[in-house]
Amino acid sequence: MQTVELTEPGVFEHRERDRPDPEPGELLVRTTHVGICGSDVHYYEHGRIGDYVVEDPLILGHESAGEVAAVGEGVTGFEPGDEVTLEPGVPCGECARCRAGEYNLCPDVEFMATPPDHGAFAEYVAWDADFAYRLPENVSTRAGALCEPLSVAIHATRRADVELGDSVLVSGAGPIGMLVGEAVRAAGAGSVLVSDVVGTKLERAEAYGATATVNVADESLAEAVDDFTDGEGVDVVIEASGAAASIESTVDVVRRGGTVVCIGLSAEDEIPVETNEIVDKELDFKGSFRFRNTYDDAVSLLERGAVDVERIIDFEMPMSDLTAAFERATEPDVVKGMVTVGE
Ligand SMILES: NC(=O)c1ccc[n+]([C@@H]2O[C@H](COP(=O)([O-])OP(=O)(O)OC[C@H]3O[C@@H](n4cnc5c(N)ncnc54)[C@H](O)[C@@H]3O)[C@@H](O)[C@H]2O)c1
Ligand SMILES: C[C@@H](O)[C@H](N)C(=O)O
Repeated sequence: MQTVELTEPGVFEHRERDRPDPEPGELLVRTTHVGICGSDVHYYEHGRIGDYVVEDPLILGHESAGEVAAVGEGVTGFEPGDEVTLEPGVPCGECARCRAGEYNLCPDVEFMATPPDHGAFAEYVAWDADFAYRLPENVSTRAGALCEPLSVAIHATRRADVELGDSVLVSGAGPIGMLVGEAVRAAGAGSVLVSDVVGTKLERAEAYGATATVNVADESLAEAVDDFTDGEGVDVVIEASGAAASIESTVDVVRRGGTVVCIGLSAEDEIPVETNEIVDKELDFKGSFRFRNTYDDAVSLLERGAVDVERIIDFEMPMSDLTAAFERATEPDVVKGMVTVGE
């Protein structure tokens, strides 16, 4: 089968590998769609993210969907031809965090496209059937692949305990921020203010249903939040930019007794956050890491048309042009690139 492998920063090689056989409990999936995530682009450009270093050729891509080609021994509930989306992390199932149900925090998780684990820019992937989800007829594999970033958004929305009518600031209008906007609206948020530094992304966020937007490159976030909430501060901030200035400001713009959830990962080693403000305002200040138990709900949201993930896709290119697709994905106004695999 055809794969595309990152051999060094900026270099993809197209290779032939043996098609995997599904092990007991696994499905063999013929990949059809893979979204390009910011972390894929980071590995492509730098060959590492923190301590995760690409030392051997690595197949990137972890936002994937396709068609079941074969069913491994002992697997029930799937048959060849079923369209599925794959949850990219398979936890150990035995550690304390897995046993507590917080399997996204498993230290031994096998996560696609995180060295040394390969991802989905390959014609076929063999994957644990417990982490495959059948797509209903009205959900395409193109949309199904985006259950992954939608899951990041659903998990953060749950961490934020968004309640009916809440005012929410979503900081960052990249793919994660855009889908957080969708997820908090689906959860009942009453109004959503989106911030970014790129005007075209904010225009898209508005077209996507944001109540208001603020370009923090030339407007004051604090003033925009004051206007938005009559000086109260927002009930919830979901930080999805990773920008230091944004992370620092979260505790200023949230209301007393409100909630801040950080998804964004910063390039800085340290960011000063006013801990006295967290105490004085009695804030819930939380992190949100990947996702757990989100895929069934992500598929259901798509099936019911409660969220639209395809609107964030800017372009679709074939895996045979993966280098060009990754170069295009780095353009500043691009939100999401989608790669098609196979014919
Ligand atoms: N916690 C997790 O599990 C998880 C999962 C996926 C992504 N992430 C992280 O979440 C963040 C968002 O992911 P993404 O793929 O959407 O990234 P992205 O880089 O595509 O989007 C970030 C957006 O933030 C905007 N931005 C920059 N400075 C800003 C500022 N001061 N205020 C507001 N917006 C600003 C950028 O213009 C961009 O549109 C990244 O830091 C990523 O690493 C975390
Ligand atoms: C969760 C996933 O989208 C993220 N890029 C990660 O590797 O953690």
